[in-house]
Amino acid sequence: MTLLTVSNLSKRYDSKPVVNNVSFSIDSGKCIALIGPNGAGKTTILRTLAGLLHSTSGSFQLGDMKTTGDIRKYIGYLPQHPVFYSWMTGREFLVYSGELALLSKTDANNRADELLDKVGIFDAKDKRIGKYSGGMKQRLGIAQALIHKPELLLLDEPVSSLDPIGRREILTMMEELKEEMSILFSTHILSDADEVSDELLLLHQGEIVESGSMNTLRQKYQTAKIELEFQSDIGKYKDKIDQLSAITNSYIDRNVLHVTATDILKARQEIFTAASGGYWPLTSFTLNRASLEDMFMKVVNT
Ligand SMILES: Nc1ncnc2c1ncn2[C@@H]1O[C@H](COP(=O)(O)OP(=O)(O)OP(=O)(O)O)[C@@H](O)[C@H]1O
Repeated sequence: MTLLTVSNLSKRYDSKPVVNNVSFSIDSGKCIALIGPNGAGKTTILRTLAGLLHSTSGSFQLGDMKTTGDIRKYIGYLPQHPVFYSWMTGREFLVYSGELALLSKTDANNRADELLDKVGIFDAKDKRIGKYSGGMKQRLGIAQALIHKPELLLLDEPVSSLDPIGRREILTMMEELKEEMSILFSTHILSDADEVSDELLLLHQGEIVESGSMNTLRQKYQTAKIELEFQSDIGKYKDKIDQLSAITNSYIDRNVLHVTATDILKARQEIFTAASGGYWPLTSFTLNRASLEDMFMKVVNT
């Protein structure tokens, strides 16, 4: 079932478009990564959905609710740089957030304890936030975003500022949370997106340039990099390789012939057929699939 539908959302600052006609939808229970380089417009989209910014045009709808006022009750938001009162304890902060979300004092206290446990910082509940690690602060920020039991959780760069341990903690937590709610999170790191998201939205200069599951995108943009070494005459074999139909590019670097191809199976077959038929003095054949970053570059350059 579709939870969120975003239709032709645009945002301009003065005359500068920073989000341009963005449309997408999120099904219930899915985790979607909004991925793009710095300045692509990720924060602008998330802040608009959180009700903190007005779009210049376009709209979004959550379930069958019509007005923004209703929608905000069902959306939790963790900003890119959450601000905490460092002198408060984690528990005090969550009770305070609960009261801001119009929970009664008793409900805010109960919910704070429940969330401290859920995000794994219950033992540190009475410590001042100033003494929390980056990972603990991010957990507290997520707990704050969950205080009113949202159906959609928006996380702006939830792991970018964390060390590898903090990053692992939060990614694992997101895996758990996505069992209970839909998540839309921004990142500029493809491997993080790959790890927890069901689908990617690739944002470039305010526009969604590609979307789909990582597997679908891998298949679509997959390229192979093949490295060949020869006992002798590498230049002569470069010329022969360039004539093969599956090869898109080749160059020689430090006595290794680097070859690029889109159809990996065909390229391998053509190279082996030519090598055995022509008695090539081939000493090594190495196949590397393109990295996720290569895929992203390919998408934004098309
Ligand atoms: N208040 C503002 N006034 C003018 N321009 C702005 C404002 N806020 C953001 N921008 C511009 O909008 C563009 C998109 O910014 P946004 O913060 O949404 O990108 P982002 O993808 O989240 O990048 P980052 O990863 O760096 O946070 C940038 O060029 C930014 O400079």
